[in-house]
Amino acid sequence: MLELQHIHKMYNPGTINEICLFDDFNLTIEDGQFVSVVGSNGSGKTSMLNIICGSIPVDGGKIMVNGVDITKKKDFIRHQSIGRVFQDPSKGTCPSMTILENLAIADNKGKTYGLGRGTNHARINAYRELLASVGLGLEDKMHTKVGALSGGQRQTLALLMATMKPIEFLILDEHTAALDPKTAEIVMQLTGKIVKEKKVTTIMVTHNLRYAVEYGDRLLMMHQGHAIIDKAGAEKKAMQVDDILGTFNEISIECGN
Ligand SMILES: Nc1ncnc2c1ncn2[C@@H]1O[C@H](COP(=O)(O)OP(=O)(O)OP(=O)(O)O)[C@@H](O)[C@H]1O
Repeated sequence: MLELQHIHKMYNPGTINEICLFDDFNLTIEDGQFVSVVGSNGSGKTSMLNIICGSIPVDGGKIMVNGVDITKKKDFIRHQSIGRVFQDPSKGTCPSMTILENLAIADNKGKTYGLGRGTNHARINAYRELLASVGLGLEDKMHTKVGALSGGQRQTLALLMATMKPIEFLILDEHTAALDPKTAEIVMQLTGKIVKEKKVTTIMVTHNLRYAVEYGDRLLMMHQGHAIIDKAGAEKKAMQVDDILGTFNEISIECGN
């Protein structure tokens, strides 16, 4: 179970640009839950992910995993149990290395030895099978440099790499936003399949309201550092894109937009 308890986060404290983003923000995510997170620009979605991953510190409150306080744990330690995919396909993969080398790096996550251990015959066959399961023909490009792949192929690889080793949390930060609709659909279907198979606790930030409705068993809508919609189970299943749009419109009117 992941808990954000009484989180307080300010940016640029003591300056003219001071922003208090989170003031007593609380969120509990059960094991295996797939949470879709939507919200307007600047509502705090990425900051929330960064706080969970330890990419930014908090000014107050605790981050707990299975009852253990990880607030002070460094990001590289937390990443042993976290897979994260970013909006930019160039993050999370190494462009100057081949697909095979990238997969070997992901396979050896947390270990200190080189790539050799990841590239024996058995591993290569396993990587080929993994790539073939996606259906994009990546298994025939194992010796191609990742920088030469399309954005969609690269994001697919990033997703496979992030979930290759057992992880507790999969963090998806607008991971389909830079993809064309058809490729985004392929990456989302793969996401759904991986989450289901691995039963990994997942938090997916997206501006695609259809994906937020179709995927996941819980939906959060963020606004100014608060979760203003939080629906799970049957309530989440019943949600339609129009319901979220309606709340977006109400907020816009309140904010004078
Ligand atoms: N490193 C930072 N320094 C200062 N302010 C920041 C920083 N990161 C985020 N903010 C501010 O915090 C607020 C929330 O930003 P955040 O990126 O978390 O929002 P978001 O919901 O992910 O937005 P978007 O949908 O545009 O990605 C914004 O007002 C933003 O300007």
